[in-house]
Amino acid sequence: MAICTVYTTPSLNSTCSISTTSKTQLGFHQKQVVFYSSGKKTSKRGSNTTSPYVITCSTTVGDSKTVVIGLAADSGCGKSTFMRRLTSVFGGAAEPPKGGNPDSNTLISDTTTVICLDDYHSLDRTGRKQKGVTALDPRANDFDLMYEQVKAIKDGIPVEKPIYNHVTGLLDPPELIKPPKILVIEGLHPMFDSRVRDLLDFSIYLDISNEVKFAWKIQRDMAERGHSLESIKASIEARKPDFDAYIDPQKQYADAVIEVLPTQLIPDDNEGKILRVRLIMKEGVEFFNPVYLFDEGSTVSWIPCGRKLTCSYPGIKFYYGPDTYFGHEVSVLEMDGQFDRLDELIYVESHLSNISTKFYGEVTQQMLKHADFPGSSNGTGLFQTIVGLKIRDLYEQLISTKAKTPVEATKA
Ligand SMILES: Nc1ncnc2c1ncn2[C@@H]1O[C@H](COP(=O)(O)OP(=O)(O)OP(=O)(O)O)[C@@H](O)[C@H]1O
Ligand SMILES: O=C(CO)[C@H](O)[C@H](O)COP(=O)(O)O
Repeated sequence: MAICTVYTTPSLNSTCSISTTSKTQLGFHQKQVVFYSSGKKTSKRGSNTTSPYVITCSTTVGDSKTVVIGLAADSGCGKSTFMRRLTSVFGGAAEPPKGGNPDSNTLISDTTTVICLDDYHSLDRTGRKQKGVTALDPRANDFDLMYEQVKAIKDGIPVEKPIYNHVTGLLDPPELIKPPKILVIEGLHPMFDSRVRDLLDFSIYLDISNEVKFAWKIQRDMAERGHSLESIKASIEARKPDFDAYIDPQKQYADAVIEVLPTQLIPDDNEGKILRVRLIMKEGVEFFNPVYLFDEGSTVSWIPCGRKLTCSYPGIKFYYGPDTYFGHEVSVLEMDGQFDRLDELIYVESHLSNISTKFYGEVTQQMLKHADFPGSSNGTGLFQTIVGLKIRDLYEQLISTKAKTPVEATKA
């Protein structure tokens, strides 16, 4: 007895037909079946045959698989801030699952679900201490489960995902994650395991230089969490070997990298307040056209300060041009310096192309809306916002393509 089980994605109906390579054994040639989706899996039993068969489902618009985005960075490098900007582009705020574990790391909005890969730590805080490994070490993480669950969600199947509790350092009982339109997996290792990496429709790496990471850590952990300077230094040093071995190499796989460096506008600056931020965009990624300044493919240096843009010392400098990154062709857009007046950003926005806005001034509007987020006056906020718009564009192109193409599922 062959049992055919089709999982449909939430909310809309799929019309499917069953065929087999040896139709005579099936007892029917092409049976038309309609799967009424109620946001859960629906199944249909087949006939008494063991021969392989094919289920072809043509789906209505919007009835697509979950689009999966990976965001990698070390702890304290701005992932949460980026996520808030991204979910805002889709409209609506992201919140923890209602009525669930108050220490859940998950954030859900209408369109997106953001899961934190810390939830796949296989060793809790005590376990890591006993074994002498950090959370960055692959041995402290369950990549098999990560792969199985991300794959299931991508295929429209809900999962019971574990929770790593950052308050207690323990592994809590799991929480139910239903397939969203867009799943973001953020954390230390979204591109580490090749099976998980292959599930990603788009990937981003936040590459924060050591100097800047240190300044941000001090700002947060000293000012907001009461840690001492020595303990912050010690924690960064202790993580560094594993960061270099397991986290940093993932940037070679990213479709977009946001690199954050000290400014070059102030010689020997060691304050770390003014930043040089580079958006490195891989060429040839499906549904992703890199942003450009003035003229696509040219090399451009631009100082926009003057009549249209107010700049105090040390000013603002943009750069755009082609480059290679880990052997890949890329386009790089760079901003060094910071904005004095955010509303004047419209002047810069109007000179950028391929930014995937839906209306004139959308980048500036988003930046003004979140002027209180860290990085709003410099390239970190600007490029995070632009990447958010590019992800919306990629998602819209992906679902419209999937809606046009029949989905084929085979089962022996
Ligand atoms: N663009 C930025 N400019 C300046 N400071 C920033 C920026 N982004 C983040 N920070 C600083 O870094 C801190 C951590 O940011 P955020 O919480 O977004 O990082 P995270 O990667 O999600 O951290 P964690 O993984 O530890 O939860 C913020 O409190 C802020 O002090
Ligand atoms: O690198 C990290 C990612 O957030 C954390 O340090 C890791 O998840 C362990 O968490 P904790 O320090 O709360 O035990």
